[in-house]
Amino acid sequence: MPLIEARSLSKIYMLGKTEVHALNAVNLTVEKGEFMAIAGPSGSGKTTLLNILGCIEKPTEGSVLFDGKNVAQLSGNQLADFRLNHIGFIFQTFNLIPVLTAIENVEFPLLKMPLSKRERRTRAQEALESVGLGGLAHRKPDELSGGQRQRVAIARALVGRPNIVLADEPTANLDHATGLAVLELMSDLNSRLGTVFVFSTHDPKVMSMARRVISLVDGKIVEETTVP
Ligand SMILES: Nc1ncnc2c1ncn2[C@@H]1O[C@H](COP(=O)(O)OP(=O)(O)OP(=O)(O)O)[C@@H](O)[C@H]1O
Repeated sequence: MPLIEARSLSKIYMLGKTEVHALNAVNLTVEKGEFMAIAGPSGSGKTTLLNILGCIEKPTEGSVLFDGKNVAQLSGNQLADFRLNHIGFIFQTFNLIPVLTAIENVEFPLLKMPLSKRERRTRAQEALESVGLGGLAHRKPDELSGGQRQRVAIARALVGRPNIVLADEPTANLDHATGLAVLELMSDLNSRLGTVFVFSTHDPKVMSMARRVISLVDGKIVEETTVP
């Protein structure tokens, strides 16, 4: 069974009285173990698709099956729990909490889980070590480089041991070399832990690291390439 099966997704936003068709009948299957990219020009629907796959937004039409289960049937609270336990998010602007240290940022999603303080600390420290930042646990975000901040965000996305991490342009605010290093880390975590990564990008070099690329134009999938 695939991890995610998105069927005939459409999303219409209302902008005043104008309908904006952000996604048009998109079908997408994400298999377990995948490392895939969503490419496409600005406004093509990449963020909308990631947000729907991540159960942050609801489609206007169509459905998302996660491990065979239709997420539309979950209540608000069930959905929040479901996201907490199954999905990690990484954002282009890192979205770390400035007053918290790296380890406190990573620990943050675990506060909603039934874990002891000690278990939370241990898991957060392990997640930081898995991204090579074990020694910088007590630095605050403004004491870290952009690449290090994004690594903290990756650790935070992974700490709940999700099945999938969705990353919306994770390299957009990093210089080219740092962006590639962050992608290499994600690829390595995908191989080691089996966590699925789906990331959006404009950058052809970043795209070329994915094992499957789908291209969106005007809310439709126009091309799909798989690295053999
Ligand atoms: N909340 C909203 N209200 C109205 N229109 C929206 C809203 N969010 C997105 N859109 C529109 O939907 C379309 C798809 O937007 P989306 O953010 O998914 O594209 P994108 O490919 O991620 O773009 P970018 O690469 O610039 O981030 C765009 O035309 C955008 O203007």
